[in-house]
Amino acid sequence: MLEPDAARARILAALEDVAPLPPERVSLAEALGRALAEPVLAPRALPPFDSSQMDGYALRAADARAPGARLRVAFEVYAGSVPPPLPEGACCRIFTGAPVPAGADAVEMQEEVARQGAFARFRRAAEPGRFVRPAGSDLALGAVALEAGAAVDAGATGLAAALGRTELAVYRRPRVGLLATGDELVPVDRPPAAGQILDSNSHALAAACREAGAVPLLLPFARDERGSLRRALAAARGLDALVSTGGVSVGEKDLVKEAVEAAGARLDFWKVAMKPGKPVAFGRWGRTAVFGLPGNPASALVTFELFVRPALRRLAGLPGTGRVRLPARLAEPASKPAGLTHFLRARATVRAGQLWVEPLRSQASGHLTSVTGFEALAVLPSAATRLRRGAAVEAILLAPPREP
Ligand SMILES: Nc1nc2c(c(=O)[nH]1)N[C@H]1C(S)=C(S)[C@@H](COP(=O)(O)OP(=O)(O)OC[C@H]3O[C@@H](n4cnc5c(N)ncnc54)[C@H](O)[C@@H]3O)O[C@H]1N2
Ligand code: MOO
Repeated sequence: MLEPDAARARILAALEDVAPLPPERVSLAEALGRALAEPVLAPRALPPFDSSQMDGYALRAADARAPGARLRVAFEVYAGSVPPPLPEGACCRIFTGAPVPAGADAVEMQEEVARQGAFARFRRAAEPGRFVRPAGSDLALGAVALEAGAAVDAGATGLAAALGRTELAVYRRPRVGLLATGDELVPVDRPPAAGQILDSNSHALAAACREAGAVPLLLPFARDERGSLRRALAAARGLDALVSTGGVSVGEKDLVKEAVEAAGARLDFWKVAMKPGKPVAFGRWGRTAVFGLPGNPASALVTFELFVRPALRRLAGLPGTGRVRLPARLAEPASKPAGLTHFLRARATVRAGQLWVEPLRSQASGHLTSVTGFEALAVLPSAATRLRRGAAVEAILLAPPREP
């Protein structure tokens, strides 16, 4: 059976011809978290002019070579103003961010200057360049300010704004159809009858899509019946990804695999050597990436995390999984049969510089209370059977560890 890491590699390789999605120009606000489709170049230098780093006095350093120099204060320069050239032998009052006048080559902070009426006395020798931010010292005209492929964060937004950009070219967000399948399902806003359950997977996966930078679309449910599945799939035509839940195991009514193949999808695999989530399918349907996730809520979320999320990031042009995988120690002993890699939902804590993972008491794939309140997936290797407390494992961090 296919190992989880190999399955993820196969998915990413299968998306090579469609990822990243085409770029679009969006406002700075809408670009947050998305990958730049082209570099951002500097149409102006930063800072655009020589400016003062301090509130103080601008001068020619040569006029204050020794401590105690006394210079006439010729004028004041505020941020946003344009100063005249500095007269010979004089200094000027200047404020942080204000342009340094032509002729001046240094600024002294006011704490080092005694103001004496129209004069200023410099307590220490001036140094050329001190407290002056030279034009272009942050970024030269024409330089690459942001590399293509970089994710836009708050700082990148500020840098782009400083360069006068109101829009950025970023890769389009993947549009993901979420298809819940099963005769037992009822939408959350309707009262369930006997034997029915509310559809929670669509909502959990919609949230996971948004977290991954994708746009989820809830498709009408499909019943466990060929015609219903066919109609539901038609609604997903042209989306970047289709993620179904349920109907992928071996029951007579588990028809998803058959239905997507009948619709023309090519399935690459439909089982992975892992728990939860052994029955998980992936394939391509034209340009659409198709994922058949198991119906159990925890299995659906774990397989989304391991397979769908990296695929959506690849489509969005974002690098990697956006998660770190770190060495950790098991806070509780664990046992399992050999043969499948287990991904345990676990609390993560750092104690004395060591990352510890404590698996949640319930690892039941169908328990909804166990799909929240954890920061990590503890990875128990396929061959492992008994792991003692303190055993070394890998942890995939989904959130920062808790305070101990
Ligand atoms: N004989 C075998 N039976 C099962 C196997 C197996 O290998 N042999 N695998 C088990 C495993 S592991 C899993 S996981 C499940 C996967 O089953 P399906 O993907 O076919 O899912 P369903 O049977 O449709 O549903 C499973 C479970 O999840 C509930 N569900 C389904 N959709 C939703 C939804 N949208 N929101 C909330 N809950 C949902 C559903 O009611 C079931 O309780 O198969 C095992 N069986
Ligand atoms: O993989 Mo199933 O996901 O064990 O419940």
